[in-house]
Amino acid sequence: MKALLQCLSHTPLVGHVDPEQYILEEVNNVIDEARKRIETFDPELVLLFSPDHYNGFFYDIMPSFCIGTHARAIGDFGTAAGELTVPAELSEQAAQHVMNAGVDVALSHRMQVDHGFAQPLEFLLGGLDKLPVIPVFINSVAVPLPSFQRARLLGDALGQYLASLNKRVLIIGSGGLSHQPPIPELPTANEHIKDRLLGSGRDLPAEERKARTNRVIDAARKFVDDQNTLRPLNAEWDQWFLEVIASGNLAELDQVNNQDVSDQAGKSTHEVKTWVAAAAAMAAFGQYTEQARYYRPIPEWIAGYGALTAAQG
Ligand SMILES: O=C(O)CCC(=O)/C=C/C=C(\O)C(=O)O
Ligand SMILES: [Fe+2]
Repeated sequence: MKALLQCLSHTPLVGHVDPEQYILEEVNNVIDEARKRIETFDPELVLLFSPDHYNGFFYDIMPSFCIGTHARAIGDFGTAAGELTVPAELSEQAAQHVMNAGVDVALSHRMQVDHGFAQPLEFLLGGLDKLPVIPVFINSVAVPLPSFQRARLLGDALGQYLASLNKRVLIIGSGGLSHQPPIPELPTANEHIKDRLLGSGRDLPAEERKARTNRVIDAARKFVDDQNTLRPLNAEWDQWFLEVIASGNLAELDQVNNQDVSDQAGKSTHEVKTWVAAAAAMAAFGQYTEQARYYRPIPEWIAGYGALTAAQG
C-alpha cells in the first residue's frame, strides 16, 4: 500500500472548552484508532493540507495555495511550537510539478503555520518533527477563496507527483466541517484589526495573543448556551460532504458554490477543501476505499467534528 488518507477536523478549543467526558473519550478513541492505522502503515512521507487563521498568511499577499520548503508552527492555543521536518527539495519539486500541471501554487521558504498544521501532526504522529512533512496551505478564510474544483486539481497534481516517488505516503486533510468560529473579516474590521489582517498579525504581542485566544473561548461558551450566537452547525451538510468524500466522486464537488457553503454551513466550512485536496491526492494513487468514519456536531468546539480514513483498493 503506497498511500493512506486521513482527514480530521481540528479545533483550537480542545482543552479550553471541552464537551462531556464520554464525547471526549469517543473522539480520543477515534484519534487513537487513526494513529494505530498510521503506525501499521508506517509512512515514509506526509502530505499535509491545512488552512491558516491569520497567523501565517495575511492580506498583504494572500495566495490560494502555498507549499512550504520550511515551516515553523507558532504554538497558538497551546499546540506545539517549533519547526516541522520539511523535505525542502521534495517540496520544491512538488511545487514545480503542480505548476507544470496547470495549478499555480505559491512557494514559501519560511512558512509560518498555526494549530491547523500542528494539531493533526501532534494527534496523529505524536509531534511536529516525527516524519518528513510537505506542508500545503489552502486559503479557507480570506475572500476571494479558491473553488472546490481548484482544490481538487491541486490535490490531484500533488498526488500524481508523490505517486511517482515510490514511497509510503500519509495524506492528511486538516479542518472542517460545518463551523463559523469568530474570525475577523477585512471589510468589517476596525483599523487595528485591519492592520493585523494586512500582515502585522504575523508577530502578535503576547497580550494580544492572549486576548484573541480568550475571545474564541468566550465565543465557544456562549455558543454552547445559544447556538444562534454564531452560524449554527449543519449536520446534514456535513453528512452529505462526508458521503461524497467516501464515495470518491470528488468532481461532484466542482459545482459547489463558495457563497452557498458559507450561507448553509458557515464561513470556516471552506476548510473542507483540505479534505477535497487530500482525497484527490489519494485518488491519484488509485481507487480508494473508506476504512473508518466519525461524525458528531460538537458545539463546545464550534465544530461539526469529523474524521475519515481511506486506504487503497
Ligand atoms: O481570533 C482569531 O483571529 C482567530 C481565531 C481562530 O484561530 C479560530 C480558529 C478556529 C478553528 O481553527 C476552527 O474551528 O477550525
Ligand atoms: Fe480551523
